[in-house]
Amino acid sequence: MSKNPDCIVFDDAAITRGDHVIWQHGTFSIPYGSVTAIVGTNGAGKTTMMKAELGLLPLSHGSVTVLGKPAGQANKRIGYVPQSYVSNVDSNLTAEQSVLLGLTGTRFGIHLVTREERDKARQAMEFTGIADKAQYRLSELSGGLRQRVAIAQALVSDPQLLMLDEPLANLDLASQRAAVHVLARLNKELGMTIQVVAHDLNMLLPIMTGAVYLLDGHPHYADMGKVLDSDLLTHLYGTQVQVVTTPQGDMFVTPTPDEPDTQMQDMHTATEVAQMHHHDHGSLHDRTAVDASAAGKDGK
Ligand SMILES: Nc1ncnc2c1ncn2[C@@H]1O[C@H](COP(=O)(O)OP(=O)(O)OP(=O)(O)O)[C@@H](O)[C@H]1O
Repeated sequence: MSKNPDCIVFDDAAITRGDHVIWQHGTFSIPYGSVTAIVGTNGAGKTTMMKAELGLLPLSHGSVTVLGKPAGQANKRIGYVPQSYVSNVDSNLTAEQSVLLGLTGTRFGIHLVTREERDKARQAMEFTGIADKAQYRLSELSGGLRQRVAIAQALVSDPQLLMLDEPLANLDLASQRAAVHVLARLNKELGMTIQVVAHDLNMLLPIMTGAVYLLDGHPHYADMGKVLDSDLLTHLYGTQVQVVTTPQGDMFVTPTPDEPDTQMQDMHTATEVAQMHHHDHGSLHDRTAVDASAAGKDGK
């Protein structure tokens, strides 16, 4: 296992909550150095997937290996920015205190912060461009700056893998750009493997190397060429989607014009979609109650 060149390896993994199968038959590998989006409609199990990778939720079948260890055993080498971190965090803390939590965890307040820890926090804040805000309380910072505090907190322990759950949600365009720029530098300059849950792929397209898409209750990994398939995305989002490439080479995923996106239903059969993305587990018998939540809902 430890010799595997891949950062994350799913082997016939499944998650069940109560008697509801969230997803199953997850068999794929994500390489080191990748930037991967986890995409799927609301409730498809994206957050569940990150929690499974962190060993926070038990699998009902199969295995998940992360950084060469069973899920949960390499968490010290993973930085995690949970969903809604920005609104849930104690806003009385200063930016620096929040970042230090990434090193000291629950020891904060009892434990004396060392000079080395303070230096690490400063480096992480410099990387995310918030060093000048170190002494500001979170309540005094905008959502975009808070998100960069959250990223700095996840980075401060020098993780090999950074996982962020909807880091761009509720940020304005400039703040989204700033956050994506930080992720791009972490990937390119530090070689960090990055995984991001995202509803809107557009901001991430320039840095993405692939995606895990949760389709019909099955997670799949595909590299960029395969992810940006209009038919596949249309099925994934349950609404007509097209991939547009501008003359400058920029790509966008957009609802198809002149068709009301609230009305359109995907017209692909499961067999067609299976052919598009090479279901290797194959049959329609796999379809579960998950289909109802995965299909026909807009991902926004
Ligand atoms: N604590 C829980 N107990 C039981 N079921 C849960 C629990 N948390 C989530 N679920 C169910 O698991 C499924 C997947 O939830 P998850 O939050 O992973 O989806 P998601 O793809 O991240 O959704 P969203 O886009 O809305 O954030 C949902 O059907 C949800 O109802």
